[in-house]
Amino acid sequence: MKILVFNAGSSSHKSSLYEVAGHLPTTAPEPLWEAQADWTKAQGKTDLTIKAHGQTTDQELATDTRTEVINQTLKTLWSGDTKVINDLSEIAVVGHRIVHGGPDFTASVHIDQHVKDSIQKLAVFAPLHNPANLEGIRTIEDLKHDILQVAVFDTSFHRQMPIEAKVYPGPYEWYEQDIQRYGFHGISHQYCARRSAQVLGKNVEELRLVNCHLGNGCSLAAIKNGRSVDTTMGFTPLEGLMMGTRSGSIDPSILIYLEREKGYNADKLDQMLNKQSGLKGISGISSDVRAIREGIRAGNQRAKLALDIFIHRLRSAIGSMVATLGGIDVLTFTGGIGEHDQATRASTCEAFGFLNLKIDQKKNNASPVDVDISTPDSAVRVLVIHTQEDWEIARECWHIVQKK
Ligand SMILES: Nc1ncnc2c1ncn2[C@@H]1O[C@H](COP(=O)(O)OP(=O)(O)O)[C@@H](O)[C@H]1O
Ligand SMILES: CC(=O)OP(=O)(O)O
Ligand SMILES: [Mg+2]
Repeated sequence: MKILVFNAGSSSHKSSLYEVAGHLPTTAPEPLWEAQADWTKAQGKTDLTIKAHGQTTDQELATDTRTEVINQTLKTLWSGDTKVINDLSEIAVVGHRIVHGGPDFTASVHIDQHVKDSIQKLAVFAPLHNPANLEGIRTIEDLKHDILQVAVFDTSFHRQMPIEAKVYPGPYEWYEQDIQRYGFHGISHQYCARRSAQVLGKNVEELRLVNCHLGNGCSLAAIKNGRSVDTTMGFTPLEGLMMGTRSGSIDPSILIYLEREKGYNADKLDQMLNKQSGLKGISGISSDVRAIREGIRAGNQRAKLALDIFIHRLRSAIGSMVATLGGIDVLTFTGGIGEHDQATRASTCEAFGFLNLKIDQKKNNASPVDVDISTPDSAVRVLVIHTQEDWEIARECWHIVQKK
């Protein structure tokens, strides 16, 4: 069975094509084809990288319109050197990462008009994500109307969080109006929890895990008995940690002050908090940790401050998750920063010496993937896991096809 996956993040659009014959494999297989379009180029251009037949091909697309980028990406599936299928009818199911599922979606579902309407309605809460997710669904519909499409939600994994982790301490009416903590990156957190246990040869149910998903968007999940019991993102993917362009948690009075005294309106505040804050807002250079590290090497003080705040907030949020769990067995790093930036891992871990958490610097520096980088005498296992959201989505699709 061929499963196509769309994973639209805030800084990139990733797609993968998997072939699953018979049973689900226990580890993620290599996709037949993989594509990544990055939104970091100058306006009107997009970088596209395709992996197929064991080769990587880079292209520059003369567009930055999402639908057009998705269409051009898809064409490489059935044409040129990257061709892996004859046409779309070979694909049994298309799975989409949907970032905001609101209160209703506790599991993955087959996409129908009601599901599309819900994703549309929730777009106001995830403006960087849900509109992109819908465009992916519509692009596939335009190409082939009867193909089975499945929605896999970032929020589902957190829906069983205890109520005290879900309800904001505002008026109770907020909760009744669905203004509550949803949490995101659930597809990644779910995959990483299972994969961490697998790497350690343990059952996920017997571990207390803190999973650090550090990409362009960043969030932590505290996982116990294989379930999310707390997370740093909330009503929207803006709460919690400092991120690439998002502030994370701030005193809400700042917004009241800016509105009352400085004449800011909702659109301007939204733009400021979602796009002009975080690593980019503080450094003034970029949302990308690689560029910030370059800035630090060149002596840029704001670049240094940006990363110092990032680490300070990350450490304190991990501490809070450990308290919620009543201890910690496994600390997992994942996402673009978590997987690739060894200095972030090292300085985060340094703070947890008091828990007798120790990492092996050599292992940490060796660009590890799916390995334990802690020392044998560390009281906490520290893992670097390559998150495979696409595979997690493909697994969900496989289960839905089996049920049908
Ligand atoms: N080699 C690297 N070294 C340090 N940071 C990296 C590296 N590669 C990627 N990153 C960081 O990861 C971020 C992208 O993370 P990713 O998880 O791919 O993003 P998204 O949230 O869009 O899925 C980049 O903005 C950058 O900060
Ligand atoms: C929810 C979220 O922030 O996703 P991403 O990290 O892909 O932007
Ligand atoms: Mg991502």
